[in-house]
Amino acid sequence: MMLTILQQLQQAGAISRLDYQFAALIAEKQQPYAYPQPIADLAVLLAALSSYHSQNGSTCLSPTDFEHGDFFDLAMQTELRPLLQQIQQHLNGIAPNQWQYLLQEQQHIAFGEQFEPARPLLWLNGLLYLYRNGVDEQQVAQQLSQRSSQRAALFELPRLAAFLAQLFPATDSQIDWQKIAVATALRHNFSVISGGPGTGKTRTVCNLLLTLQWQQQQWQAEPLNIALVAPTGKAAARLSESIGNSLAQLPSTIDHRLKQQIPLQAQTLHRLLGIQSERRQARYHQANPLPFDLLLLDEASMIDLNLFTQLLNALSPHTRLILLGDKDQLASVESGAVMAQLCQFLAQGYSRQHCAYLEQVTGQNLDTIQHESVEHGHPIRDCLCFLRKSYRFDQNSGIKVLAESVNLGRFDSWQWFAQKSDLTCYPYPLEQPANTVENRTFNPTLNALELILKHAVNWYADYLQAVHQFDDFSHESLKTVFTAFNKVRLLSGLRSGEFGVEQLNMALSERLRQKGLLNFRQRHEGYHGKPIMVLQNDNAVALYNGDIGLFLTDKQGNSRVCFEDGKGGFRDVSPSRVPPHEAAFVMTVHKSQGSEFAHTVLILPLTASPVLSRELLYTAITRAKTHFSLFATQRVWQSAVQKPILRRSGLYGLLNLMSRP
Ligand SMILES: Nc1ncnc2c1ncn2[C@@H]1O[C@H](COP(=O)(O)OP(=O)(O)OP(=O)(O)O)[C@@H](O)[C@H]1O
Repeated sequence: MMLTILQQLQQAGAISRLDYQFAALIAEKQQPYAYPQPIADLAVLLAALSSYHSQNGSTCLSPTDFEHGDFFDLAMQTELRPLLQQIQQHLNGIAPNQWQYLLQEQQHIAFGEQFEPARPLLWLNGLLYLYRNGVDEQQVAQQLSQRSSQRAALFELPRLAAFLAQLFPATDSQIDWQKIAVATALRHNFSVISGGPGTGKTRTVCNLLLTLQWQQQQWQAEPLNIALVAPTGKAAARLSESIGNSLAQLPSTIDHRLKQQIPLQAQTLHRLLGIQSERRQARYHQANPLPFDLLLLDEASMIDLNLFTQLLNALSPHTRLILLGDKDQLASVESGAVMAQLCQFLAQGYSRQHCAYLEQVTGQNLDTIQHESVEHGHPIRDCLCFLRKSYRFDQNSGIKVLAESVNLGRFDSWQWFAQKSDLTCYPYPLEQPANTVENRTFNPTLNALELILKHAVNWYADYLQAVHQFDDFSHESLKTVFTAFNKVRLLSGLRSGEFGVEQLNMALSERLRQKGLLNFRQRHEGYHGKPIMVLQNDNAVALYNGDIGLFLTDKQGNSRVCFEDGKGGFRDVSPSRVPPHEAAFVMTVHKSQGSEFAHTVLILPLTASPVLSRELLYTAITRAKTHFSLFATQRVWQSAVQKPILRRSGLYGLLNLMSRP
């Protein structure tokens, strides 16, 4: 039976307990019906497969992905290949393109838009979903389709054009994509602004908010009530800081009352929606919508499908929604890739009508550079903006060229480490150095870890020196410690294993203790100088998953966990009130999203792993402001560069379907 094979796969660690249990549930539901055996087996397999891919970030399965006969990525695992062959035998030659047709009679699978929770699997637009994902994706597609077809009111175009000209003085003959983005976002009550690091996303958004408030002023209407949100506390703090910086750089000719109408404080999306726990309904939802005219969501690529659905449901139709982020970064940990799916419409180019409008308000003619079909595109394409020019890095920046090269999947991206002074690579020694013959048992893992620890101890020395000199919780003392801590951050692509964050944190704190730089008895306890990362949201203390704090003890022996408050200050919390957390000398690349560090160090394992992808490298590189260092072998680096994440989602397809006349 298929279920027996799945049980063996679970025992071998190839699939999770959840995957197996879901398949077992479907097998149980089938019992009263006498389905032919291969079809019953197919349904059980697809249940486990849907769960497996959902946990890996996909929202659905496409039968076309299984035409080569591999399931659960077993083909690459020699010892599990016999189980793969058994699966294939049970399927008895059923081809993936027959799946949907053959499963029509199954009582536990729904088809089309007949959403029934009693049927935990759902075929929608030729793709197989877990019920929850299918419902969410359908809702997102419906809401975004409606929003993208609605036009927002605009003030008199010539006067609007004059105001934009003030904000974006013409500098050269090139297209000013920031100005295009503002004009595009003004016209719709939904827009997406994507761009790499330092492309001016925050500056663009600031100018957009100003223009919207200016329109209100011209209409003699109340200023817009604006909410700024981000997925994590850190990202919210960075957004608040960047908005403040952008406002400070505005031309002095801009009415200062308009500047005052831009909020300076961002909050997390969980907090805004009033999500207490996964099980309880959020405070804001369809029947109790958020009381804002405009919601700006930063780092939107980190938002998973379910949270995004909750957000859309909590917005009233008149609330303008702006998504900001970098489409090329890692997607959310949970399933969904909303930003990446939406940005696929960038390939279509703006409609002629939108180009004509842009020319009127920005004076820029895009017709000459549009090469795609502009007649029959999706309305969403006119809501998308892509910023192309980086203002943070100069043309010689290694960080910039490396990020671009990785993004393009270039096999030769490794060469930049030898050519750019802001990039350093520490390749792992794979063989015993020729002059050290006495040590016959060369261990590549230990050698690699030793190389990492040696450098990490040096990089943390300044911070630990500041910790050593820390004597009270005054603003000045905290500032010194946090500044030293934020200079460098070590990132790993993995959670577990010798090169995963758990073991690296353990090894590094132990080494720092041996060197006399840290003093603790139990590394699980809080100790002076221990950086921690919060792992769960807790509204009561306003601490959220991903927040980073420092455990500090003053000269009187009082201990507090201190956090940056995002406004240039600090807040402290009693150690007993901090939600579940872990050490943060090293953090995962996923958790580093939304943060930036002067010197960012990426640690890769000695051997390739399925989680190492192009997006993971890109995200790690773009966390660096002035220097990027890498511990890796060329082989593992190159295999990750060549592996873009394949996340199945049907959102793009559903949106296309809905826009058909
Ligand atoms: N058009 C421009 N002309 C000159 N400088 C600019 C322009 N746009 C942005 N900058 C500068 O580039 C830097 C980055 O801008 P901004 O913070 O808006 O970018 P971002 O895309 O939001 O960055 P991040 O990657 O941090 O999210 C800022 O110092 C900003 O002043």
